[in-house]
Amino acid sequence: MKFNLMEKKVDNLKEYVIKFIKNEIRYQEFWALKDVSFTLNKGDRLGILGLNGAGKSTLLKIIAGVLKATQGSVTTKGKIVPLLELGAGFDAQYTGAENIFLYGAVLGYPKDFIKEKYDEIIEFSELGEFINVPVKNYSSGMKARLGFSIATIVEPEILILDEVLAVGDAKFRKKSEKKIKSMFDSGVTVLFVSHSIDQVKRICNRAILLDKGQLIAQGGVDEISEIYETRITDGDSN
Ligand SMILES: Nc1ncnc2c1ncn2[C@@H]1O[C@H](COP(=O)(O)OP(=O)(O)OP(=O)(O)O)[C@@H](O)[C@H]1O
Repeated sequence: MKFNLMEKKVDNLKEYVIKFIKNEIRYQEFWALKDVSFTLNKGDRLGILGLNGAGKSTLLKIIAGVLKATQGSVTTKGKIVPLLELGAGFDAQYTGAENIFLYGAVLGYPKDFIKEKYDEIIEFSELGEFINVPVKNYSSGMKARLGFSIATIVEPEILILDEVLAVGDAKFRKKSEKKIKSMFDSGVTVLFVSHSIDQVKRICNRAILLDKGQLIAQGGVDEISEIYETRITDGDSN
């Protein structure tokens, strides 16, 4: 995945247009991910480890189809439910209740189905009265709770979670982990980004380690977590 970063800061659209017309816009190539390749089987739960900026979220966005890889390809089989940046599927102006229908539609759930599951979603989110408040007034934890509750109302075949459990409080984290684990028997495939190694170990069976866009290790979750922890302790990376 290559991004084009602007070499010079442009303060506003007018300045951008002038520079563009004068052909003064210069980009610097930046590879956020390079030569990353791996395969998962149904039922695998993959933890994606790496320091800030390693490329974890970018990788999930490519798999979820939000970003198109500059080179290479992703092949998936089964319904993907991505929970990426918090509230990415939400419209902040609308209430939590309205967003249940909006986000549900984004995920491809029919309206009648969402109506049927509406109470269950609100109950799991524990938002209570706040469900009628615009999402712009939610805390990040509240957004995560609502997003998680909507996304997991059916059992997705591939569940993509980017730091979603990190912002919820301890009680919600525990409840969400339990819900994810309850899907294990039906063979859900999980791609999971978290800075909590313990959480990754509890949820995942496999892991990959990214460092500055490169895949530097892949294997069993315990083995890869150990490599990651050693690198952090040794100050080997960054
Ligand atoms: N749209 C974009 N345009 C330019 N650069 C980007 C874009 N998205 C991500 N990047 C860059 O790609 C690199 C990887 O970012 P990414 O968000 O994937 O990292 P991460 O491993 O998820 O980090 P963190 O742990 O901080 O969430 C970073 O250097 C980031 O600045």
